[in-house]
Amino acid sequence: MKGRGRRLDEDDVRVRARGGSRPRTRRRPAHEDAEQGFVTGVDRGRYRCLVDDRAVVAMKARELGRGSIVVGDRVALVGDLSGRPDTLARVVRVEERTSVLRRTADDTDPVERVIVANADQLAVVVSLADPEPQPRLIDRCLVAAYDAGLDPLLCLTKSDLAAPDELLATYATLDVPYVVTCSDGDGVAALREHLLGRLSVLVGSSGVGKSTLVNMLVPEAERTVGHVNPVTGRGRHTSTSAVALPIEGGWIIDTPGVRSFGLAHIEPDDVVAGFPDLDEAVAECPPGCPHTGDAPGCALDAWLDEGRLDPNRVASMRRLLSSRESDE
Ligand SMILES: Nc1nc2c(ncn2[C@@H]2O[C@H](COP(=O)(O)OP(=O)(O)OP(=O)(O)O)[C@@H](O)[C@H]2O)c(=O)[nH]1
Ligand SMILES: [Zn+2]
Repeated sequence: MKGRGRRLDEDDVRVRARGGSRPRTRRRPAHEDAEQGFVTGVDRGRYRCLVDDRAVVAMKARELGRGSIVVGDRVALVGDLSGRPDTLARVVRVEERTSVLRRTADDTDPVERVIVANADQLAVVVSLADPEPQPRLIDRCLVAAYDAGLDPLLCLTKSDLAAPDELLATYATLDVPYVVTCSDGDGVAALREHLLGRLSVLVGSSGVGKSTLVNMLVPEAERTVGHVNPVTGRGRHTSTSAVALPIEGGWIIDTPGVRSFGLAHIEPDDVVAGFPDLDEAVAECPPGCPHTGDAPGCALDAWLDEGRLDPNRVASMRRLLSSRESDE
């Protein structure tokens, strides 16, 4: 499918270059004894990896250079893989990623960095009240999901405070699967169903009840709830690194501090990829058409006039397209 996993970043290039055209004699030993691991956490240059059933801490082998290793990466490890305290293994290879999710560049870091690799679902956590839902933020998350090739899932929390109907009406034409949850346990079983056997990333702004959800799903993770300091507005955990938590055959990846995603690199056609029902119409657009409401000659308008498209679908896609604009 268009837009799915085809975009490279410097990490991908580096990873792929390894097996490439370099003369054999110059290649490092192949590390035939290396074992496969799954990166569940990253903290100050140390990588927590799961090897078989053992939690192994590793560092990056020098030969890997500057490329990043992120939560969700599948890696090859050598060295002490016992997982005993004070042992340190080495990551010698990062396997090719099936997907990458980047967080937004900000003032402290102008580069859009990969935060999670190999995820296949993006669960957007939105509270129905306190704080109020922010449709613009939801839109941006959906665009990021479509672009990265992840299936989106809307997770609407705090159902005790407000009904989901209005919000769901806004997203009905997008056909995004959703669950409605509450801290009394309502909807959590349904959410669990959606997470089984998948690698899901959880995102949401502060206070929407993400930690509460994670604690109901994975009690042993003991995520801190309601820890926002009313004075500074900052959480006690200032770490913004993601962590993977096991859930029946799958993983949920909690991304504290990640509020939105960089969309600057996304082309209009990447957004269109999330709307297969509009594909045929868009194929008739002039080259480089941005498909917005004011785009001259956009075929969507002609198809709409002829009644060949669902106007709600077109409106939704155009709303998503505009969420890329003014990408602060
Ligand atoms: N009324 C109501 N309150 C909830 C619900 N779920 C969570 N809360 C409350 O909302 C507040 C924020 O919950 P958290 O789980 O810490 O939210 P979070 O999204 O993890 O927030 P950060 O840790 O800042 O990212 C806490 O006071 C929770 O008790 C719910 O279903 N209903
Ligand atoms: Zn167009």
